[in-house]
Amino acid sequence: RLPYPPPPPIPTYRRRASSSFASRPRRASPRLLPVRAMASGNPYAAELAAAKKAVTLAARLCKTVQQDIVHSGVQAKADKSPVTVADYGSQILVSLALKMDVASGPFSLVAEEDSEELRKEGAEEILEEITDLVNETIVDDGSYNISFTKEGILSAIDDGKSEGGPSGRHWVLDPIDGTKGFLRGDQYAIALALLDEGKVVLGVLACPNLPLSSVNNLNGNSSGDQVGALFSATIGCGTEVESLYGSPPQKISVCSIDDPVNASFFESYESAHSMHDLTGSIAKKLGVQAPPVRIDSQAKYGALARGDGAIYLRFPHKGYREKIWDHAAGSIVVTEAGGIVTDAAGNDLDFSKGRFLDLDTGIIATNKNLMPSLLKAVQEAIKETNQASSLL
Ligand SMILES: Nc1ncnc2c1ncn2[C@@H]1O[C@H](COP(=O)(O)O)[C@@H](O)[C@H]1OP(=O)(O)O
Ligand SMILES: [Mg+2]
Repeated sequence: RLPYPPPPPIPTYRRRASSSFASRPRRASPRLLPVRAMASGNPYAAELAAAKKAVTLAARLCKTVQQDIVHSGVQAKADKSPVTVADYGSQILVSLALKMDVASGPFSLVAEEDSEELRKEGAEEILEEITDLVNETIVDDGSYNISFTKEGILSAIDDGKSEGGPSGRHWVLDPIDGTKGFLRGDQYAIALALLDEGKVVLGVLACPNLPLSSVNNLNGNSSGDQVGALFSATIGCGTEVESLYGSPPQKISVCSIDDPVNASFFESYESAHSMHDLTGSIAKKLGVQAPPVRIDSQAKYGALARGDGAIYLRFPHKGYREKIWDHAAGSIVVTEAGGIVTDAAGNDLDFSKGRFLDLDTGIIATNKNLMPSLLKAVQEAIKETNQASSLL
């Protein structure tokens, strides 16, 4: 196998002899299909195919690690290292797949992780874990005849240090969105988008634990429902969902509900990530009857895009700055399915300002029918909250 990146000083690839994770049976996984630009009229067809393949490969690695976490009970010990391994591993695989499969030219990736922590003393073991896990995933998949050295791993992670911005093309990646859900054995997503001249033109969301048909089957209502959904959207071409394990893509669209009484809403599982009291008062003002559906990660955007629910509310606590990788893929998945995504003041999200979004208070998403009344309820609820806190 050829070392990556070429030429390496000394290839350091070797099979894992032991692991801090529970040992797992090795099973052959189906090889991912090679990327081919389709004659589809989609100007980003090649990029879309590469993006889907990249997140599918990363999802394989994440699933392996999550199964190990759940089986070994690491979560109970609050040990963050397995999620760290999966985070870095996912980022490396996405970066590799994009560089191998997208037409040559300048490559810019804005991603959550960098290699600083891994270069510190004491990180050798975790670096070895990542190197082994990435190389094993590449061997299992069989698409790329390469093997990473530890130095190659560090430099591949640092491919993600781009600052993004308003000009040129930038890939935007959250290698594991929803790390809290990942550790709990719940929902998470690998979220990848492409910015072109400051606009999101493509987004893919791999959601390995999301039911393929509907989140209404999340609590075991439909035991036969397959999990593992891959959402994809390209500007002007709509949104599709397919199985992460291969199935024909299906066009999806947001629900058409126009009476909030019949609506349900999504929000963060973690109350530290979004103010559940504020979202509760928005829902009450609207007349929403159903209880909130709480799910980790951008899987919420995917679920909204196929009409599993009607509204998404996200109101982080004061001082939190939203990052572009937490919304770029999810927002185009919703807008191409006919929905609207704005900040709390009704402004479009602006992904052209670098690694952060610069926005007013919160993020909301729904269909076109409900947006005017949702915006009104949001603004009233925020005003009341502000008035109440100024009286304290
Ligand atoms: N204090 C916080 N407030 C809001 N969002 C947060 C906070 N801390 C982390 N996040 C981010 O919220 C996202 C998950 O949202 P949700 O709760 O809807 O699943 C993750 O990207 C997570 O970042 P990170 O990926 O760094 O953990
Ligand atoms: Mg995230």
